[in-house]
Amino acid sequence: MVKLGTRGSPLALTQARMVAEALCAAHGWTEDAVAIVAIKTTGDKVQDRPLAEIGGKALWTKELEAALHDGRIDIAVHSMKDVETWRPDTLAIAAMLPRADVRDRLVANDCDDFMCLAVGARLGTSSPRRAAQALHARPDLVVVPFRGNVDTRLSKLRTGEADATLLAAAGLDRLGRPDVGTPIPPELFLPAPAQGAVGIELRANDDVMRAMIAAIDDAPTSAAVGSERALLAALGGSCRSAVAAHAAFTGGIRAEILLPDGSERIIAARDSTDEAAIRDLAAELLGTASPALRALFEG
Ligand SMILES: NCc1[nH]cc(CCC(=O)O)c1CC(=O)O
Repeated sequence: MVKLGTRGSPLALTQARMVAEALCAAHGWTEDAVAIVAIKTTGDKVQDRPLAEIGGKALWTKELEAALHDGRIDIAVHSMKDVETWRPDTLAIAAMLPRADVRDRLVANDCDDFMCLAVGARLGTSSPRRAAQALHARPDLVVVPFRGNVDTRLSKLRTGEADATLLAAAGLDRLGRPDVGTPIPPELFLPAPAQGAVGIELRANDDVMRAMIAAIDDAPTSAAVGSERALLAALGGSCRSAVAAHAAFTGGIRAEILLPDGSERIIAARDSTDEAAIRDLAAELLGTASPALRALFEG
């Protein structure tokens, strides 16, 4: 039996089931061949403070990675967007499911166009990227912190804690909510690196599991997400930095970095995603940025 670890949020459990189903289909296993083990992460426990303040992305994965190390689980399923760029040598991302819609969707109580939000509208988001992109396009908006899983955020919107929010289309679609919100063109809101991708992590020395998992890898997704994560690594920075990047399946990558208040946005692109192109793209973004923006990526 394969023990599959996941966070316990509705989205995480849905993604875990997608991986379990893909494995069963690829190997002709019956449903009970994969056991789903839900593990609470620090990110799930601490709901009242912005992620960037309490320790960043590792809070979503630390407990799952500890469970991999001590054998409580054999594989861990993650939203790749939440996985830190730096990886210990003892673990590996062995496969990704086919990527979903990479766009953000605008969810607002009475508006379906970001540029038509009322002057001074309150935008609920705790994502430094979304906040910076929003303020870049609409400096009048007021950003209010907004954490919690997708359903929590939608109910906060209904009760008026904010006038609008931005959510990943991928998460809404996987939760069976394709009707919620309006997709925003990537020119306005370039997605986060790895948005819409689900990855499977295992112990780096587990060759048996690696071969099983390889059977469900979507190579174009792994390549595109690998390029976006390579750019993130080349830029440095932290979960407080506002970075967006999207590598198209047709090759090429577009990226932007922003000051948190949206007053500066640097955009650059390359036609190729080889190592030199990624390095070059990071150098161009940082080289064009003001000293204040560049400083957010140093040290
Ligand atoms: N930061 C939380 C998170 N991590 C992954 C997703 C959505 C699914 C995905 O992008 O793969 C979300 C919710 C959101 O940003 O709306």
